[in-house]
Amino acid sequence: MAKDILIVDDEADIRDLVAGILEDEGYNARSAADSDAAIAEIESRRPSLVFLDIWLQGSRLDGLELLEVIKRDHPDLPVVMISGHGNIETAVSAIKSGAYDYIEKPFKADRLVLIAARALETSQLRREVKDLRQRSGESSRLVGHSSAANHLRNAIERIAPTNSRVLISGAPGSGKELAARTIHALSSRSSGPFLVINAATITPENMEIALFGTESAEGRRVVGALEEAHGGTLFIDEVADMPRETQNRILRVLVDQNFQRVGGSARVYVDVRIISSTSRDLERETQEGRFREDLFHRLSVVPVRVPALAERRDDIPELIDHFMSQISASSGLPKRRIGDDALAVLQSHDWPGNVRQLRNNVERLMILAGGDADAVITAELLPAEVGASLPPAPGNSRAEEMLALPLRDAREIFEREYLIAQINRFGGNISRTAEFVGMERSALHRKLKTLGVG
Ligand SMILES: Nc1ncnc2c1ncn2[C@@H]1O[C@H](COP(=O)(O)OP(=O)(O)OP(=O)(O)O)[C@@H](O)[C@H]1O
Repeated sequence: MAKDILIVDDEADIRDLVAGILEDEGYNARSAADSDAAIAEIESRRPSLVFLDIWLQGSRLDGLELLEVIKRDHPDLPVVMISGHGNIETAVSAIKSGAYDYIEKPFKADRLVLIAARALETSQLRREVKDLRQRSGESSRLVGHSSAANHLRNAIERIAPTNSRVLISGAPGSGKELAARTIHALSSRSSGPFLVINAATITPENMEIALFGTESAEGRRVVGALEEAHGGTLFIDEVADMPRETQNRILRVLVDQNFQRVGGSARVYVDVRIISSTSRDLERETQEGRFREDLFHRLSVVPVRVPALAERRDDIPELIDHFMSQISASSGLPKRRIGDDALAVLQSHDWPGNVRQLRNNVERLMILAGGDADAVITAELLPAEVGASLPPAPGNSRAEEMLALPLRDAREIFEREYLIAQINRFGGNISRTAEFVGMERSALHRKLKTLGVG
């Protein structure tokens, strides 16, 4: 997609000239004549780069003041100052205030194009580094203050410094890897590496090479994950999928604290903490003979269970806000306000794909919500499968079925489904449900009994 560049200059000739040159290079150019128009353009959609005139005649803020506002609100947005002859000193001080570079009038087209390309490249690299850091856990954190989330956080804080092996269980997408990264980050190994090996995606033939590395007769070596994780943590994701043969070898590593590379004879001694995860019931896998029992006991010195999102619906608003900030920082899409109706639907949904599915939905909503940053996201924007847990309402197909029923039966169906959805949304808390639906607690209890709920 073409990069979007904003040109801010009070002189129409300069705006047109710069826009023309950049458009010839395949960029999209927008322009603004003063600071307020520039701020409005940036808020409507964050550009990839801004060219900003230092003086800005007749504008509420001059170029330097506007630079300050842009850097305050969008610290990662690169700004190149356009300076007139004789105000180079000001341009230099703009760089001290965070501008990427400056270009002096009159300028040549190729110089302008070169500066734009460099500024965009630098900013993309910065974003990639930030993204990588985020993914590697430096800035990701366990969000949520529900009792289930607090319980998990406390467990992690207690376990992290102990150096014990940990087995993390939980449904797909519930945050097992994040829990493992957090344990690593809070441990004395935090400055060492954190390596992930996914037993579900590596073929059995490649598993041993991936873990132990290889050594050829001529002594050529390929380092495996265990060796690379020396001094740090190795996270074995979906450990139940590990082939039986590899289970045997891993067990020996845990007993002997050393191993041989595939095809090699030298013993490699490593100091690695192993954290593994499973979305299956590993104890059952063991009982049914698919997983070595002794390995299970060695890996599961400390078991940790990550709750499904449906067990911590109270965290949904905080998680949505967290993901919006994260996605906004990496994509430039503005954060949005979620309407009460949409939030109610999001909190009542069962989320079989857990936190990952919620994050994907937040990203989708931010994309679909369109250009107006103030527009509130309403329930209609949610995909059909997220709304499917809601009680029937006029206008959908279940409403047609309801039309075939007498009012009393239809009302009973509606009341039952409505109340079940609300109770789920408030994590089974009857007092909070009663408060929200506007009933006395005792009346709600009676109602639920008559409807056969509970
Ligand atoms: N409590 C939380 N706070 C913030 N983000 C979270 C939380 N839990 C999960 N996430 C985010 O949800 C996504 C899925 O989490 P993660 O990859 O850790 O799940 P997983 O259980 O390891 O998934 P899988 O079973 O597919 O391996 C990630 O983007 C992660 O950062």
